[in-house]
Amino acid sequence: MFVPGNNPAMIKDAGIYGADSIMLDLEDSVSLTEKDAARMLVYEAIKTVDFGGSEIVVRVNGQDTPYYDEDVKAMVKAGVDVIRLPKTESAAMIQKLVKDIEHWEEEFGIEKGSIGVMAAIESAKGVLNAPEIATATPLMMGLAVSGEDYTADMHTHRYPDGRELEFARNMVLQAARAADVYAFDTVFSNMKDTEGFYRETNYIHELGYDGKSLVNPRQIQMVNKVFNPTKEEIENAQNVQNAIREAKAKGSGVISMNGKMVDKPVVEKATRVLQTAKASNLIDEEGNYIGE
Ligand SMILES: CC(C)(COP(=O)(O)OP(=O)(O)OC[C@H]1O[C@@H](n2cnc3c(N)ncnc32)[C@H](O)[C@@H]1OP(=O)(O)O)[C@@H](O)C(=O)NCCC(=O)NCCSC(=O)C[C@@](O)(CC(=O)O)C(=O)O
Ligand SMILES: [Mg+2]
Repeated sequence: MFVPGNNPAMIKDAGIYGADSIMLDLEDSVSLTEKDAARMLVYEAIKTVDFGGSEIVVRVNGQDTPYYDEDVKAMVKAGVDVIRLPKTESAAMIQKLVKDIEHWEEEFGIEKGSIGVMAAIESAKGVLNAPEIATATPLMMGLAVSGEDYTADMHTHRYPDGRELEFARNMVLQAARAADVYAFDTVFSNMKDTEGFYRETNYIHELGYDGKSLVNPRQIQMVNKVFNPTKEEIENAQNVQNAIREAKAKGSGVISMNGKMVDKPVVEKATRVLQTAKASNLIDEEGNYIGE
C-alpha cells in the first residue's frame, strides 16, 4: 500500500491496516516543495513508528532528479527493507541503485545485501527491457508494472477492461517469473468503483501476479480475499497431496482424482496453495483450516 511520504497522519497509522507491505512514497505523491521534508519525515518514521508486521518499502525519486542521491542515502541509513526505483528502463539503472546502496551501507556500517530492490516498470522502454531489469541484481525482489505512467508514455488512458495494459502486464509477469522474482500489478485509482477493482484484481491473480499495489486501506481486504485460497481450494490441495503420496507408494507419479489427472505440475500448484494458506494463517501446522 502506497502511503504519501509527506502525510504524517497516514504514515503514523499505516501499520494498523495489515497490508503485507507499506510503500512510503517520496516520488509522485509528494510535491517538489516538500521533497526534503518528506524525506526527513519518512526517515524518522522508519526509525520510530511501529508498522506491525508490514514490510517497509520506500519509493525514492527517479535517477534523473536532484532528490535521488539524498533519498537513497537517507533510506539506507534508516534501515529500510526494500527500495523501489520508479521509471526503471534498464539493467544499468538498477546496477547504479545497487552500487549507491552498497556505498551507503559501507559508509554507515550496515551489512551489505540487507536491502532489497524493486523495479517499477512505467514506460515502453522499461517494458521491452523487463527481462534484463529482472536479472540485473541478485538483490531484485520484484517487478511492478505502473499503469498510470505507462499509459501516459503510450499516449493512451486507463480503460475499465485493461486492454491498454495487456502487453505490459504479460511482459512484466513473464520477465519476473523467468527471473524467479515477484510480480506486482499496478494501482486502481477509482475508489468508488469497487466492482471494477474486484474484476481487475481477479484478472491479475488469474494471470499469475503475486500481488497488487494499492492506494487506500479499503482495498486491502478485497485483495486478500482474491489472493487467499478458499477453504475448498485448500481441501482440494490437501487431497492432491494425499493422492500423489498414495500413488508414489505404489511406484507411480500420476493418479486420477475425481476423474482428473494428478501429476507433478498439479502437485506443484497444490503446494503453492498450501504455502499461501500457511503464510496467510488460514491453516495451522497440522493443516487444519483456521480461517473464518
Ligand atoms: C486516494 C486517496 C486520496 C483517497 O483519500 P480519501 O480521503 O478518500 O480516503 P479515505 O478512504 O476516506 O481514508 C480513510 C482513512 O484511511 C486513511 N488513508 C487513506 N489512504 C491511505 C493510505 N494510502 N495510507 C494510509 N492511510 C490512508 C485516511 O487518512 C483515513 O484515515 P482516518 O482519517 O484516520 O479515518 C488516499 O487514499 C491517498 O492519498 N492514497 C495514496 C495516494 C498515493 O500514494 N499515490 C501515489 C501512488 S500511485 C502512483 O504514483 C501512480 C503509479 O506510479 C503507481 C504504480 O507504480 O503502480 C503509476 O504510474 O501507475
Ligand atoms: Mg508512476
